[in-house]
Amino acid sequence: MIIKSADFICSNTQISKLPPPLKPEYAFIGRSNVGKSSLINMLTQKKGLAKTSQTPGKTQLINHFLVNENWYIVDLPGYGYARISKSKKEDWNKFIRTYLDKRESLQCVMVLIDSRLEPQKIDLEFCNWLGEKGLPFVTVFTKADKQSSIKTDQNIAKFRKALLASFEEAPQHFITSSENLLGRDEVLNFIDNINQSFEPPVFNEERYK
Ligand SMILES: Nc1nc2c(ncn2[C@@H]2O[C@H](COP(=O)(O)OP(=O)(O)OP(=O)(O)O)[C@@H](O)[C@H]2O)c(=O)[nH]1
Ligand SMILES: [Mg+2]
Repeated sequence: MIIKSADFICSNTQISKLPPPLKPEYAFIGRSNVGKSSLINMLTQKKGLAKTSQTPGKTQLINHFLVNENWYIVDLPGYGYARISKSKKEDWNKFIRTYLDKRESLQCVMVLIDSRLEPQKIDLEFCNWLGEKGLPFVTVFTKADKQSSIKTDQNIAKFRKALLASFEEAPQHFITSSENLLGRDEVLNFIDNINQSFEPPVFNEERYK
């Protein structure tokens, strides 16, 4: 897919204020600092489109970006950031889980996982929750430039094996680096394929008032 345009549309804390669910949408989610915003900038080749930071907890809202005037990338706040208060964590849970569970036009949840780490409980739990809800998801292993491909492959194999405790098959996965464009074509082709068969869901206007 060739990216002709990528534009920031809105930031939200309320589901009711999201754009109408008439275009295919892909949510990027994962632990704080895993590289969600960087990956969005890498995919769109637009530096600074999504705000990145070395400090975890940068993205705090549901951010919609419209690509090629045809589909949405959604940048979400990270989970598992130790330094936010318990009540804020609960807010995160409620708000993001409601968004994921209720968004009619959400085509796939892109779960970002740091390829340098051994399987993390919080990532596995989140994947299991998506599975329980029947939400389609793929795993995207980030920051692959930071270590050898052998190490990356080992960590991915362990993560996929751990998922097999709950899933018959591990979901599709991608290996990416926002530093060197690794995985860009693969992720964009995956999205393009789904976009081709998208049919807008019945729009329940009441929920967006
Ligand atoms: N080397 C390398 N660094 C990366 C990569 N992706 C992200 N980073 C760095 O990791 C840090 C966090 O990146 P962000 O994209 O802000 O992470 P995030 O997941 O959006 O973080 P929150 O919004 O805080 O949850 C930044 O310092 C990035 O430069 C990558 O592929 N390779
Ligand atoms: Mg971010």
